[in-house]
Amino acid sequence: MSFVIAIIFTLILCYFGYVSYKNYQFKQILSWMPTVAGWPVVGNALEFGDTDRLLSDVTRLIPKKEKFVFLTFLDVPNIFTTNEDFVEFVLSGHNILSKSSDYRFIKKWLGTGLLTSDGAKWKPRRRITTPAFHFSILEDFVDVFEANGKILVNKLKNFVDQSSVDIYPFITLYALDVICETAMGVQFHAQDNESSEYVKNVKLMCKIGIVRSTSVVKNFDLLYPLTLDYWREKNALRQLHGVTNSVIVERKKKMKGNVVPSVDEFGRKKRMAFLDILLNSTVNGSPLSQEDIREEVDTFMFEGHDTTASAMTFCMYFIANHPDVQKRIMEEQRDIFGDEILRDSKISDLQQMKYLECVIKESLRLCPSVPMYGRHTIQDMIYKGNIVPKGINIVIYAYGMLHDPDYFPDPEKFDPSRFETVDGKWPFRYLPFSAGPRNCIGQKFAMLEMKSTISQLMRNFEVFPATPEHKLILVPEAVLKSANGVRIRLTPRKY
Ligand code: HEM
Repeated sequence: MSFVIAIIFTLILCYFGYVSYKNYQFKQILSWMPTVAGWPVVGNALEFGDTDRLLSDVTRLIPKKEKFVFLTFLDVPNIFTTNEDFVEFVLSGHNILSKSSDYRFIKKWLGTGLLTSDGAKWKPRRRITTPAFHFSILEDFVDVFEANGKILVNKLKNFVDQSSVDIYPFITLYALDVICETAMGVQFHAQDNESSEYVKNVKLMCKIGIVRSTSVVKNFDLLYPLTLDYWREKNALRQLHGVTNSVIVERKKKMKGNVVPSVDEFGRKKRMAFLDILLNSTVNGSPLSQEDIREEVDTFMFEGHDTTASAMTFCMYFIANHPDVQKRIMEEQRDIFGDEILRDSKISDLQQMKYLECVIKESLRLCPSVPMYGRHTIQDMIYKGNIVPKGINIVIYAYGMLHDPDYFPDPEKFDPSRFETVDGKWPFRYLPFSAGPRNCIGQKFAMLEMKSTISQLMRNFEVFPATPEHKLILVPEAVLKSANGVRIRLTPRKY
């Protein structure tokens, strides 16, 4: 017995020795970069508290001048950065395409779909899925946004003239219906089921993912099964994968016998929706397996609804709290819709909503749906004459960049006008959708959906701050949320 204990003890010591040596080597190579003194073995892990402190912890740790810092978390070396030049170096090329090791915590759920996969697998998948987001396809989706938006408006009508309502759960269900009907070609009816298990489990998986990346115990695969989260995750995965499998089966049934026509009624080449593309695609001559398709459906169902739901919710909150902005939005809506103020939007209407687009951009600046994202180097790289070593995580702290006074003067002020003059000039500073080859594939889809929804909500309701005042408590659970909901007050809009 004592022999076994001695062996285990020796193995643990060897592991600790290895971790300390490895981190020491990284520190030597990265001596050109600021760092924070850490503890043996755990490194800087103790700098991080609960997830509701994560944004302020990361903000505190990145030096304001250099805007990057080298930190170790157990055996994982990381660079955290808000440095515009360095971010451009990381995101713009084709050399750093792999995702950071933290993404492994969501791989049981999303497999190695487009979001989590590494270079070799990612490239052909991105090539086959890109046409699903072509403008001519997005154009067809506007009717789906509008139809589901009407259901959302009707649900919210139940809460008019109350002191406040948390709009987040309603907008989430709406966004889930939209992504299922547009990308998957399947009606999900999430808005008819307010206690959606799917939504609850997505929330749980996001929370577990972020908790595991900052918890000393849950980070270790060997220790994780000893925690309650492991078992909760197992249950959630069973339910989430059950839902995505049933979406695929339903779409396959619909397609059976119905050959998708190659041209539309005007003789234009017809483009297929996302799931149909996956069902019809081959990689290296072989069709995608059920598992391949499921991981992409899981990825797009998650990325395609949770991000837009947060973005639309926060945007409505900012509008409710800024009457001057609300007034300008309505002036623009009246110019576009004239006497038919409650008619459905067409794509040409959405394209004219230039001021609303500035409002959405400013809201994404203050509350970016994806507050940080990571890359992993697979070879040594040279940045301004310095080595960025192979095997390191690079965390792009988008939230920090978007709140940095060096980049956005008076950063906490909600001021959509800052986007009226500078559109497109900051590709590596303003990056709520990331940038470069692994940027967000759904960016245009998201912008159209958000414009359609917010326009419809604004034309139906006048919005006000909640009473009593509601202050957001931001938590980065993979997607940025407010721990206490997002409450605003609604009244019917009178014309
Ligand atoms: C406001 C809405 C959205 C925001 C702010 C957003 C933001 C982002 C960001 C920052 C990334 C990079 C993440 C990383 O590097 O880990 C990303 C990637 C991605 N997004 Fe979005 N997203 C939004 C909406 C959507 C929608 C509607 C879809 C699908 C219809 C989508 C699908 C994806 C996918 C599949 C990726 C991975 C792309 C790749 O690696 O090639 N997103 N998104």
